[in-house]
Amino acid sequence: MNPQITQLYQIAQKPSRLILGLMSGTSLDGLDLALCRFSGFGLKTQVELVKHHTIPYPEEFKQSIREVFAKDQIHFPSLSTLNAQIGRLHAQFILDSLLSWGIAPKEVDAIASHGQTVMHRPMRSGNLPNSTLQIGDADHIAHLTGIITLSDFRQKHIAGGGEGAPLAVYGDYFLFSKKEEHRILLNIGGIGNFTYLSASQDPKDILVTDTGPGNTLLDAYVRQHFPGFHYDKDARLARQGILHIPLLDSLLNLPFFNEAFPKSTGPEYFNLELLNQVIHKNGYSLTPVDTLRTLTELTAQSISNAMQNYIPAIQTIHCNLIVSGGGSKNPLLMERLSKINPKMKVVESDQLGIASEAKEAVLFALLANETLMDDQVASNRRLGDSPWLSLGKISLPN
Ligand SMILES: Nc1ncnc2c1ncn2[C@@H]1O[C@H](COP(=O)(O)OP(=O)(O)OP(=O)(O)O)[C@@H](O)[C@H]1O
Ligand SMILES: CC(=O)N[C@H]1[C@@H]2OC[C@@H](O2)[C@@H](O)[C@@H]1O[C@H](C)C(=O)O
Repeated sequence: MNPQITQLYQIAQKPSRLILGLMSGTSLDGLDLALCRFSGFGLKTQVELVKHHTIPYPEEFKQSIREVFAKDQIHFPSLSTLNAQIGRLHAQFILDSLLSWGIAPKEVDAIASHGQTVMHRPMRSGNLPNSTLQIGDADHIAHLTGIITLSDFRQKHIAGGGEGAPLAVYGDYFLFSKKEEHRILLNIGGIGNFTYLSASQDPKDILVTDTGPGNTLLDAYVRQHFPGFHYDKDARLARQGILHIPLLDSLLNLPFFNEAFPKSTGPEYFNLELLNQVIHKNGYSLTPVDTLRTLTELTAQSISNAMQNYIPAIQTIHCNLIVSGGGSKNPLLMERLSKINPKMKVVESDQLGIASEAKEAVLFALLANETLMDDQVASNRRLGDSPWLSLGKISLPN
């Protein structure tokens, strides 16, 4: 028998496992690594975040990803090269991180790799299936690190009837649901998404959806209009601008916002081309800082509208809004969320005991833990609308 299969079997029998979660999001800033110790699975999951950090991507590497990222037309050989290149760079980042943390690769039971999303394609009409593509092949990671690697977690979600995103629901429910407390876990990354967890802890009551742009339009606009800047640090630019209500209304009327929940999206849809189309079609004229103020408002209002329209009980319950992702560091966005939702207590997710910036990398480590451990005995195999399946593929090192 292949000794690597025996190893997998042994990992699944251990009382606790060390799993390294990897996430690189749509802002293409770098790779988040979170080394986690897990015991249990499902609602009995216990996790300790042992180490975490982000390693920035070299500038020319970001540029190569941007050339294929969410594009209608690409240089196909570049995509093939990047698939291997990203896998190999991530393997190098893992080895460097473990060395700096004083942890030997053989101490790590598994790696959980999200990969780099280059295309996300939910289809809400017609006969084509939903699809999504994450690259950075995990065979490179497994072979170069010698560690069993799980990857490509979004495909089974689609096979089970989902759109491949958001996957945050699994981590949010297993780690952060709390009896007698209604919680909304909001992540503001490139795209915004939330998970609503009812105080009943009944998986049938869970709601999860993307809300629209988080930081993606803001970041892209800053890069285009303020050379040398990558994002609107502390909303210093947006605060100099004035809200342009007609532009805000036109953006809030885009078809995505009228589509039924749950839904997912990405920079394939929310990009500068779309913004420019709306501005030119309506003949709006506004300064760059006014545009940034308006885009910040779009993020705040589209998140708030989604919460109001998707969560039936929202008017009558007291709900804590727990915010993670880079957008939680944007003070103007956080101020606006509190103002628009006065009945909610808005807190940063660090207060849940997991550093906000590590939350998504921890999520993928948790998904790997589930795939290794879930005994599939729970009778209801859905969390709200999300299929509850063993997600991910397994790459063996040798
Ligand atoms: N101090 C700050 N002020 C304003 N915005 C900030 C601040 N810090 C971070 N951000 C925003 O957060 C972004 C990074 O967010 P994050 O790391 O969650 O993105 P991501 O991992 O690519 O997200 P996702 O994978 O969810 O798309 C920055 O590009 C910026 O827009
Ligand atoms: C396809 C894809 O990579 N989607 C990301 C992206 O970043 C935020 C939002 O869009 C979310 O839907 C998702 O990631 C998180 C981790 C998720 O699936 O929950």
